[in-house]
Amino acid sequence: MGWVFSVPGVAFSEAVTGWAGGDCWSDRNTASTVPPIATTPTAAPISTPLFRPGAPPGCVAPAGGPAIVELREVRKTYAGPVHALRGVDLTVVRGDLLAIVGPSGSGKSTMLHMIGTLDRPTTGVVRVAGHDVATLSDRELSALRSRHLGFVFQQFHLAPGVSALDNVADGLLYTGTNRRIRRERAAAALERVGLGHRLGHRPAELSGGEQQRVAVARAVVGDPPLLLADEPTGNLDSTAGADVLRVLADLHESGTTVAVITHDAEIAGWCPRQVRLRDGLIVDGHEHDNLGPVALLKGAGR
Ligand SMILES: Nc1ncnc2c1ncn2[C@@H]1O[C@H](COP(=O)(O)OP(=O)(O)OP(=O)(O)O)[C@@H](O)[C@H]1O
Repeated sequence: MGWVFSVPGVAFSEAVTGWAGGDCWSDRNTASTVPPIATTPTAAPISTPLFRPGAPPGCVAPAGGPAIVELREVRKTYAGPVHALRGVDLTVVRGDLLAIVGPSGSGKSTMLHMIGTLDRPTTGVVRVAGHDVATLSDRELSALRSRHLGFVFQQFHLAPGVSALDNVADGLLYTGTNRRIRRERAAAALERVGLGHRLGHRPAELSGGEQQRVAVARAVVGDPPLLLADEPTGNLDSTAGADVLRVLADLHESGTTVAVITHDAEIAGWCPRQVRLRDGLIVDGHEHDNLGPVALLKGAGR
């Protein structure tokens, strides 16, 4: 603990080791000075994901749009040593709705930290939107995160004493957008998650499910193409959890790529693609035929 990292609008004190991310708060104060990341990806174009012969099943991307995330032979070893990821290949394509599922300690959160560029791999390649993250400075990584990624965590990480509207609007602080526009976009994002009638409420005046939907609104207020949700229903009862999942399904239906980390097989079953982790390895990453998440979620918890 004690290390601080942030994603747009959110600050955390977390044990994310081996990662020099101390630029985060200075970015918050100098949003307009965050350097643009190179528009030309540093490696292979994202429309040509790399497939290795004999790669584990997680490497098999569903047919669809171009890759937004590529992990290649990614390993993460923590002090101990603990081999949290032992060589994983994963391609997330635009339009995916995938669950990353596995038992406690299998490496799910570590994988999310790799995909979300919140931590660096010990070895291997991580590409987001075609950019090899190893080639980016911390400030460029912050810019990459703010443009391409939204995060939702089990804990809601809302600022207490701050209205839902301003909690969400703060998700745009990095963009340099003026306050009026930030608040307009925040109101629209809260409308999308069904909280248009709760703009002025503070976190303490909202239920757990509503707080998590505020967190989802903050994650998507900048329209990131990829939303990463780490156990988003872990602190919620089944009804509130179903509301949050329905919101994620709606976002997916309207074009956002969504990756949900869960240890809950039922939640994973709602996703058309499941990436199963065990002991730091992907043991299954194929698409699964089902009715489609939205069809299932429409009825969930009602
Ligand atoms: N910062 C760290 N330092 C040392 N070991 C760590 C660290 N973070 C995770 N680990 C270890 O790495 C392994 C994978 O952890 P991870 O949190 O990725 O698993 P998980 O599947 O998300 O588990 P859970 O469902 O319990 O959250 C575990 O053995 C864990 O103890």
